[in-house]
Order: sequence, then structure tokens, then C-alpha cells
Amino acid sequence: MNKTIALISEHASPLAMLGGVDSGGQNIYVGELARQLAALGYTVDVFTRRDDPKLPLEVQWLPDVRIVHVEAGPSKQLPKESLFQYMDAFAAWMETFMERQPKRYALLHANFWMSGYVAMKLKEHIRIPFVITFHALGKVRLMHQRETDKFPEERCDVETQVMQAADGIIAECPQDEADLIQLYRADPDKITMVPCGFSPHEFHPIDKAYARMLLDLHPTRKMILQLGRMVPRKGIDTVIQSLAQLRENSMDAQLVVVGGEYEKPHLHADPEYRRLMEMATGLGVADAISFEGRKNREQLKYFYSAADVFVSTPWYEPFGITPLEAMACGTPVIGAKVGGIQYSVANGKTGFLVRPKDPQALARKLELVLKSEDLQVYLRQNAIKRVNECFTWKKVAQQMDEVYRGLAAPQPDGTADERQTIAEAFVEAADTLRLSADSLADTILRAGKALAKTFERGGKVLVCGNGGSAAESLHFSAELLGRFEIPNRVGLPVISLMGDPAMLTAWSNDIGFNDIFARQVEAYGRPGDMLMCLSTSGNSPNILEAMDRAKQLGMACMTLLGNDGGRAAVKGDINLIVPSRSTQRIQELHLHIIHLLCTLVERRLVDYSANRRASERSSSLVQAMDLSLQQKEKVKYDHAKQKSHIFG
Ligand SMILES: O=C(CO)[C@@H](O)[C@H](O)[C@H](O)[C@H](O)COP(=O)(O)O
Ligand SMILES: [Zn+2]
Repeated sequence: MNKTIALISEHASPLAMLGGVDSGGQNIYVGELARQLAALGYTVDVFTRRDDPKLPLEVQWLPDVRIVHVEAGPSKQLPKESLFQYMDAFAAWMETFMERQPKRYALLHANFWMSGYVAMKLKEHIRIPFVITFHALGKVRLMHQRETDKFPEERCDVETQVMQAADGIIAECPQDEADLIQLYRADPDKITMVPCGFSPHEFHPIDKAYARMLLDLHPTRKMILQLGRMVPRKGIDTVIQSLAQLRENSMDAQLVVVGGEYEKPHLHADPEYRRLMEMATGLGVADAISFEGRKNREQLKYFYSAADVFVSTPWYEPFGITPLEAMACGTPVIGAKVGGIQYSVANGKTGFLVRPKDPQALARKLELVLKSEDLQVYLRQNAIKRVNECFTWKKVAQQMDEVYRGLAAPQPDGTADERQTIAEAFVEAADTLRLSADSLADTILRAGKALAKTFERGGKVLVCGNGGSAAESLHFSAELLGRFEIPNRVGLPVISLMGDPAMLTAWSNDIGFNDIFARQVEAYGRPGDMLMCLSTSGNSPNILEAMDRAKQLGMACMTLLGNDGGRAAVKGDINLIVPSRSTQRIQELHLHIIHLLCTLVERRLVDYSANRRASERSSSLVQAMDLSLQQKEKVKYDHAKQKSHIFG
């Protein structure tokens, strides 16, 4: 399989910082998938929108992973809700880019619906298969946050079209698969479930006391961690409410909230932070919450490891990478029973699942976990085992590799140069055909008529050529002496002077090569017969000698030539000169002309026999053509009469 692929991720680049409103799981997904595919031998190009004028066109991110910045819309950060208008430009830019480079992608893997739109457009033009991971679905999002959805109205329609055009659809979890089928009527046969992953190098258990010391957190106080983007749908308010519930139940714990747009939480600039702070203050738990702001990815494992329990209770979640990361660090997860979380968190084994927006239920599970060290150890061990068995990016890439193998266009044999050569030869052949159609039609008609007349008058045709043309001479005699389009007709007297290898080799060996055809013309030729010569150069001595001998015998000469016709064109009575300087193209046209001549000859002889049927019943040729028209099984041909005519 050609292991060169393109990932399209219009708004989420692996290079972008994590934690902002529009950067999150998809940036990690695309980056980690590309990295692990490269480890499996893939060469990956990631196409993403250029959203900063300082970004270069291409960044070689890893030895086999290149990030290509696509010019589509203004080179500045824009909310992803306003990007759809630039997707036609994105597709057009990519198409031009792909045309100009020698690389050929086996397939495209689009991420998010807008990249799916781009892949769909590209497939219309360049027929390249594509796979799509939606990451989030418009209809699911609308169900949960209708009032804050700012995506264009056509999103859901575009998603449906993309599902129909896609060759493969990746569902990230069983819920995603059910949504694709039930909400969009996606073809179940196209869907493969491949989850998201985590990187064990990045996320692994670290001693809790050490992690807390590094982060300057209380060494023993019960700690709940909430980590991720700070937007309402993530349900951070539910965690704050459950903290108040715990406090009511006389259970002390601190809540650490990591994430948000800023490194330091910003009351004025970040409305969600302000809302949460106000809620915490109102519930009297502000003193137990620390908002840490956005953190570097390298710091996250310390937060996960420092916590006694990780909480993720969004209203909905297409997959949810943070629960995986927490489990990888050995921290039990209490998650909302939604989307991918209900799949990645094994309820009662690696953590617990609760209904979203249910602070009481969350508080009960928090209390259960925080109160029992034994339960924490049990959940911790299961969590580490489960994520390493099922959810590493390496495993994800292996599963994706399977999907790609099933869908990728078969690897083209040969090099780009060879492909170019083929394309050029076809163009040249088509040009030669077109030119010949214009310049040769009249002469072909004249040649067909002359051949038919030769047969009608009881004459025969001798045909010769060298090399490829020798083969064509045999081809011509096979069509007419044998059979062409009309079944059961008489055999027409065509003799290829190539037909007798014993004579040809003996004569060339003992006497010379230049008169091998002339010798045969002398033996077979009679006045009224025709000599037909095929030569690409028109200068082969044996052809020229044969023509001279034919003239001496009162035979007509027809030539199929090329280039400028050479010396043969001076001697020929009818010259079909293919307007090309390429030997191959000339030969191809000779074959085409030969077939046309056969068609013309057969048709003319049928007409001839029809016209003269009444008056010349005796003519063997007419009789034979009559028989063929009546589709008789057996053709009786007057060989004796034919013979006597030839030998006079
Ligand atoms: O088929 C090819 C080239 O395509 C060769 O066999 C080619 O026919 C030979 O070189 C001939 O000897 C060329 O002779 P001619 O066409 O110039 O009379
Ligand atoms: Zn050839």
C-alpha cells in the first residue's frame, strides 16, 4: 500500500497551544495520530488553515510529518464557527498544492465536518478516497446547547452529505456510532469504531506526594481534579455544587480546576471563570477551590497524579481524552454517563459513572471514593491496566492503519516520471489521430476504393514492411484473406511477403536483404495487382526495390508512411503519410488505417455484389459476396476460376 496520506484539520493544528476555546482534543488527536502513523511507516501531511501571518507554508514537524498551512480566509485566528465560508478556498488551495507536488496520497483523513467538506470537494475532482472523524456532530451539539450554537445552519446537511460521500467513517465510541446511524442515517457498513488515545510517555503514574510537592499542593488533603476547557458544557458548575454537597456532609476536600484561556484566571476577560467563581462564593466553597488556569501539557501528569479522584461531568462529550489521561496516571475517574466517557470509564472498575448535571449523584460517588483508600487502589490498578490495553495512540494508529488499508487507492506501479511518459504518449497519440483524421480522410477513401477495385477486377494485393510494419502486413492479410466484419464471405487474395520465413532467411543469408520483397513481387505480381508497402521512414531499401519491381510489372503501388514520406512517397501512386515523426505513433496510425481500409473494402464489395447481382450471376466474387449476405453456413468459392484468373 502507498503509505502517503493527508490529514485535514481545518482549525486544529498539532502546532497550536492547548487550552484555548477552540483548541483541545482535536489538536492532540491529529498530532498524536500523525506521530504514531509515522512510526508505522506512513508519510503524513497535515493540512490546516494558516491562522497567523508568521506561519511558514510548511513545517517539518517530525521526520515524516509535515504541517502544511493552507491559505483560506484571513491569516489570523478566527472562531471555528466562522470558518465554513472559507472551505471552498481551502479545497481549491489544496487541490493546486497537490497537483504541483509529485507526492500522491493514498487517501485523505478529514477531521471535523468542515474538513470533511473539503475532502468531499477534493474527491469530486481528483477521486481520492477519504475517511472522516467528526469529533463532534452538529445534531448532538444542537440537542445539548441549542442556544449557544453559532455554527452555520447548513452544518447538519453538510455532515449528512459528507457521510454519504465518505469511503469510511470513524466512530470514536459506541454512542458516536449510534448517533451517526440514528441521527444521520449513516451507512453502518462504512463505520469503524476507533477510539481516541493517550501517550504513555506523556501520561504515567507519578508518586502522589512528589506531585503535590512540585505543584505546591497540600500533602494530604483530599483532592478532586477538574481539567479541561472552561466552557459551560463541561459541567464544572456541577462539580462545584457537589463540593458544596460534600461540605454539607462534613467531608473536607479541595477542588483544583485546571484549564481556561489564560495562564492566570482572569475575572474580567473570562466570563465562565467569573460565573463559576460567583457560584462558588454563593455556595460558600470558594475557599476550597483553586483555579489554576491553563497549564503546559508537560505539567498535566503532575496534576492528574496529585489528585485522589478526577471528575469529568460534561453535558455531552464526543469522546473525552482527559479521563484517559487521568486513568493513565492511576487516578480513578468519576465521569458523566455520556458519549465516550461511558465507554472509556468502566463503571465500578476504573471509576464511576453518574448522570450529567446531577451534583448529588456526583457527591455520593466522590464520598465513596474519597473515603476508601482500598477502593482507590482497586480503581487505580484497573484504570492503568484498561487504558494501556485499549487506548494508547499506538493502538489507535494500528486500528486506523487497518481502516486505511481497506480503503486506500491501490498503489500505483511505477514512478511519477513513468506516469508522465504514459500521459504524454496518450496525448501524442490522440493528437496524431486528430491530425490524421483531418489530413488523411480523402486519401483513405481513395485507397479503399483502389483496393476494392483491385479485388473486383480479379487482382490481388501483395503487402510488405519491416519489423513492426512486417507484423502489420500479416495483420492486413489476416483480416482480408481471413475474416474481418462480414462473416462467411469469400477470402480476398492478399499475400503478405512476410509469410515465408524459410524463403526470407535463405534469400537474405545467401544473396542479400534488399531484394527479399522484390523477388516475391516478381514471382507473384501481375498487371492489375497492387503492392502495398508499410514503412515509417519511407527509405528502407527493400521496400524501394519492391516498388520499382512492381512498377515494371504494371502493378499499382500504395504506401503507408510517416515523417515526410521519404523516397517511397515519390514512387507511390497513393500515399498515406501519417503526420508524425514518432515511429510508434506512425505505426499505431498504420494499424488504424489498415482497419479502416478493411472496413471500406468489405462494404464496397458488398455494394458491388448487390448492384451486379442481377446481371453478373456468374462472377465468382459476386456469388461469394451474395452467399455471405445470405449468411449461408457453407461458402462455395470458385477457387479454380480464381486461380486461372491470377495465373492468366
Ligand atoms: O516496430 C518497430 C518500431 O516501433 C520496429 O520493429 C521497426 O518496424 C523496425 O525498426 C523497422 O526496421 C523500421 O523500418 P521502416 O519502418 O523505416 O521501413
Ligand atoms: Zn513497433
